[in-house]
Amino acid sequence: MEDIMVELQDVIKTFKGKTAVDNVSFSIRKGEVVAILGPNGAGKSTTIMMLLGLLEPTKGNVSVFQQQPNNNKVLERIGAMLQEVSVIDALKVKEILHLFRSYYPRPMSFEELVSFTGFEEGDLKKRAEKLSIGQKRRLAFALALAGDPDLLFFDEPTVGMDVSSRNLFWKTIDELRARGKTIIFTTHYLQEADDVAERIILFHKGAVVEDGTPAEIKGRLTKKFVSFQGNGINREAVFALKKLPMVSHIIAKGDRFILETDDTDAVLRIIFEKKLPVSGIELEQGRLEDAFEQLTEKKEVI
Ligand SMILES: Nc1ncnc2c1ncn2[C@@H]1O[C@H](COP(=O)(O)OP(=O)(O)OP(=O)(O)O)[C@@H](O)[C@H]1O
Repeated sequence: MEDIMVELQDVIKTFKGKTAVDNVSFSIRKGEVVAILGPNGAGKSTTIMMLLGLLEPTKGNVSVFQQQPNNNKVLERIGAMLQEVSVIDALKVKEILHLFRSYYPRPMSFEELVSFTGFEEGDLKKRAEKLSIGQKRRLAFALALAGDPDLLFFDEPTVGMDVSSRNLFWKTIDELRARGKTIIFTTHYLQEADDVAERIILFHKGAVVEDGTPAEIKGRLTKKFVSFQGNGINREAVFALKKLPMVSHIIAKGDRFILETDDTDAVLRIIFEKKLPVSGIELEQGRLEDAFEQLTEKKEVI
């Protein structure tokens, strides 16, 4: 289809016999803002490196704009900001921006790039080596935009940013989205994915374990929870709760018990009817964190 920007079909990537990406297929359409999530080592960076043409898949097919990713015509239309930010220290910011613009056939205007970085006139005259870490990241962001790309990749873009820089970053992303750009990012801050992404692709052990809107993922995966402090509660009472038909299991976390259930009202009724000696009752439902944990983390299940 015309508007498919990125496509992976049955992609496998192994490193010396170890599988990093295990039979992954998905496609991303023009204008989507997609978060790629997953614990460390899940295969996110390897997947992005294949999309950028920096790694070859061991098996399967990766295409960007329906072409091989490592082709110049494709690379001209992609911007990326990866975790390692390195810029040419000896040049002034202004010179670096001009240099990067010169690499592309239809660059973004210099003024526009500067406005996206939020740099002041004085910053433009600084040598890159004199920039703070935060300013280097802003410069790297501008360099990702230099070619006025159709497709943007950001790997953990907000790591190390303070709250106001983070807000500014997402505001800018919103502007880019409004211009019809396709944006793919990874993050360990699930709240960001929930707030910003229209779609989440969740990786675990090299495979895609979920793919949908944040609301769909929360709705599909997140059970509801009743949790309480149970200092005075005895083991028999816990086992009795565990046997209830609406309770799927009970987790002990520190001094709290967390009951997973599809009917929080019924659980509360039972706690009160049986006058169980619990305190600090909390109800939780629909958090992306829970969906993420259910799919990717092990907890002590009793
Ligand atoms: N160049 C490489 N050589 C050998 N193994 C690698 C290489 N790159 C990645 N791996 C392994 O592949 C697996 C997936 O790694 P990858 O970096 O893609 O995960 P990730 O989801 O991006 O993790 P993180 O959130 O830590 O960046 C890991 O087990 C990693 O050790």
